Formats: sequence, structure tokens, C-alpha cells
Amino acid sequence: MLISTWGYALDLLFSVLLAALPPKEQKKKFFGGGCATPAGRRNIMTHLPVTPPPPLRGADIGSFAHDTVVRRMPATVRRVLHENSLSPEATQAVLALAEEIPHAPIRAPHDHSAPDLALWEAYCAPYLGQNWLEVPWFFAETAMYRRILEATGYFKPGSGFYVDPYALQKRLALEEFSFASLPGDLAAALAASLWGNQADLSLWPAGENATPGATHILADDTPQVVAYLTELIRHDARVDLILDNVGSELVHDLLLADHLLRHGLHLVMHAKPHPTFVSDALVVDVQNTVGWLSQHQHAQVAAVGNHLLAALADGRIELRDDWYWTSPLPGWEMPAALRADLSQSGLLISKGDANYRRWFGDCHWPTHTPLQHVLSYVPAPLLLLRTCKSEIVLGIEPEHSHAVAQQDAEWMTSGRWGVIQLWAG
Ligand SMILES: O=P(O)(O)OC[C@H]1O[C@](O)(CO)[C@@H](O)[C@@H]1O
Repeated sequence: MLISTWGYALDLLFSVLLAALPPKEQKKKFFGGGCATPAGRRNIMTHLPVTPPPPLRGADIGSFAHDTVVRRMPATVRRVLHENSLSPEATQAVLALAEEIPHAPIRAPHDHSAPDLALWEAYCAPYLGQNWLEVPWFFAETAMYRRILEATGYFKPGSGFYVDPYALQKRLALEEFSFASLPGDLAAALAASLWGNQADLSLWPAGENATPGATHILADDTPQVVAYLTELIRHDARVDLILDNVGSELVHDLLLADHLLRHGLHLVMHAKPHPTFVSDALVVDVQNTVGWLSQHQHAQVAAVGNHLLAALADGRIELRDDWYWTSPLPGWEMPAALRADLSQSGLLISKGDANYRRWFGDCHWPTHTPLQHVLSYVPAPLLLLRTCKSEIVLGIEPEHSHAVAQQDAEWMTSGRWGVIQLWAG
């Protein structure tokens, strides 16, 4: 057990300092200022409280990770060729990357004008000499998406400079989207945001019409979430939305954001700093989607878009894109500055499968592992809205997971099963 004595000492110091504050300041610290839940202050650890099991790897024969590294990843790289007009140099580089996966050794990116180059040199250092199957799967995927940008010249002045290689997919995803109805309350907005996560252009590209239809809930903390949010609303707290995919998912996330804003909450949205996992939202994608909503032919939808535009302009919504969100690092290796910032939040809402994998380090946790067994290091209460698209899920009783596996052999990867899991400390 790696329980941090320092963590407890700091906690104690914090309690003493908090008690010395006037009541108004205490309330601010409690609900806008981290380490807090309406139920009381949480006992935050700064480190993972247990030794994690080994990470998922492509080398796990028969696993979804194996299929992804061997088949899906090279196909994703090749799709970039078909959906972009690349220079001859970039075409060669993309083809070479596709050939590298899975058997060539990992190397660090070498695009010297990239602002995250030093970060990636450090991320890659422990894995040099290992191939794409041997390294942790989460590392392999994040590294591949970063290497695609090196190949297309994303960070290099020239024809690929800051050109999103997935722009076509992202545009199609929004064009294909049509509204069924607007969510009427918070619970409906949460559900819509969850199922929006079924859309994933890395698994089901736009135009191929193959997204999973059925929706089954595996774990549903909606009543607790609504009660918790109601408390936050009473305290004008900050809520952080850690975004995932563009298209249907982002539209539903923005509808959820609209609900939260109308209740007086302040929102911070975390987008990716560069294109990754095909459909992950950048700041510019959020701005474009809000613009699209504001131009919508249905007056009610346009009103939502205009409300969001106003909130972006007056600071009730802040957009951020820390480099951490495209890193291969697990949640417990989050840089201190970001961690300190997130600790100011009343609730972190984490969208999607890849973010879920990150919080749990993408490790082989037994499915029945309680969330609190791992998540006590997270700097604020955490809501996980995620459809299952990889072989990791926690907080599910063995009888339940066995019954679900009987019903749907692909329950962990099909996107048909979702969780609304709250860890409030
Ligand atoms: O967009 P999401 O929900 O994060 O899903 C991405 C996930 O889907 C996958 O493409 C499945 O391999 C993973 O790579 C990743 O975990």
C-alpha cells in the first residue's frame, strides 16, 4: 500500500487552515474550491492508494487491444491517406508509419517544431526498443495518434500545418446528426450525453452507418448525480466537462452544459490540444459546434446555441486544452498544475471510453473492483459517463457481469453498454 503520509499531513494542515477561515470563505473552499462534496470534505490522496495490476497490452492475445494494435491501428493510419490530400513527403511518412505497426520498435516523435516534443521524448523513453504490441495499449494508441501528426506535418510550417487530418470525418459526423428531441431535465441530459458517446469515429467512421443501436445501462448513479448537482447548484459551484468526441456526442454534451449553465453553474470544458483518436474535440471543434447550434433551423436549438455563445463570451464557459489530455499518462500522473486546477471543481464529468481508461490507468482491474479502491487520488468528485468500448470496467458485481456476458458476448467493447458512475469521495 502506497498511502501517502504527506497526503495525510497536508490534509490535516488544510483542515486547520480551513477552520481558521471566516464561514463565507469556508463555504467557497467547500463548493468551489476542491477537496469537497456537499456531504463534507473528502480525504484526498495525491497518489494511487494501491499497486495497479499490469496494463492492457496489444500482446494480450485474443484481446480487443490485440485486434486494435494489429488490425485497427494500421487501418486508421491508412484512412488518413484516403481522406486527405497530402504532400508526397507526408504520404511517404504516413505509409511508413502504417508499415511500422505492430512489429517495429517504438521511437519518439522527431518533429522539432512541435511544442510537445520534449514531453513525448519523456513519455517514450521507458519504451524505446519495445514494439507496438509490447508497450501498454493506451501508450500505443496515444503515441500512434501523435505520430500521425508528425507524418502529416501538423506542427511544421507547410501544407499540413495545423491541418486536422480528421476534418472530413468530423464534418460528416455533424452533417449526419439530427435531433430527436431536446432533453427536458438534468437526468435526461445526462442520459443523452452518455449515449452520445456511442458515436466514435475511430470505431465506426462517419458515412459507414454502423454505430451500435441498442443501449443498456450497466451502472446507473443518476439519482445520486442529480442530488449532488442540485447541491452544487445551491452553492454556485464550478463543474468541469472533460470532453470526448465531436458530432452527436459533443452536441449532447453542449446540451448538458446548457442545462448546467441555466442552473447557475460555471463550466470549464477540457478539449484536446491536438487532433487525436479521430473524433476527439479540439477547442475549435467546440466553437464550431456551438456556432452550428446557433445557426440551427429549429428555433429552440438555435436558442441553446446562442445561450452557449453568450456564456463563452462572458466567461461562464471556459475552454481549456492542456497537453495532458493527449498524453499516455494515467490519471495519477497528472501534472501538479492541472491537478491543482481540477481540485477547484465541484464535479469533474469525464466523457467517454479513453478518459475512463486513463482514470484507471488502463490496467487489468478485476471488474468487481470498487471505484473507491482506485479513485481516491482524484482531486475532485468524478462522474464517469462512458459507453464500454474497451476491455476495462470497474464497479460491477461478478453476478451482474456474468449475466451481462451471457446476454451479450461483446458487452465490453460493443458500445451498447454504458455506465453513469459517480465517485464523490
Ligand atoms: O471516444 P471514446 O469513447 O474515448 O472511445 C475511444 C475508444 O475506442 C477505442 O477506439 C476502441 O479501441 C479505443 O481506442 C478508445 O478507448
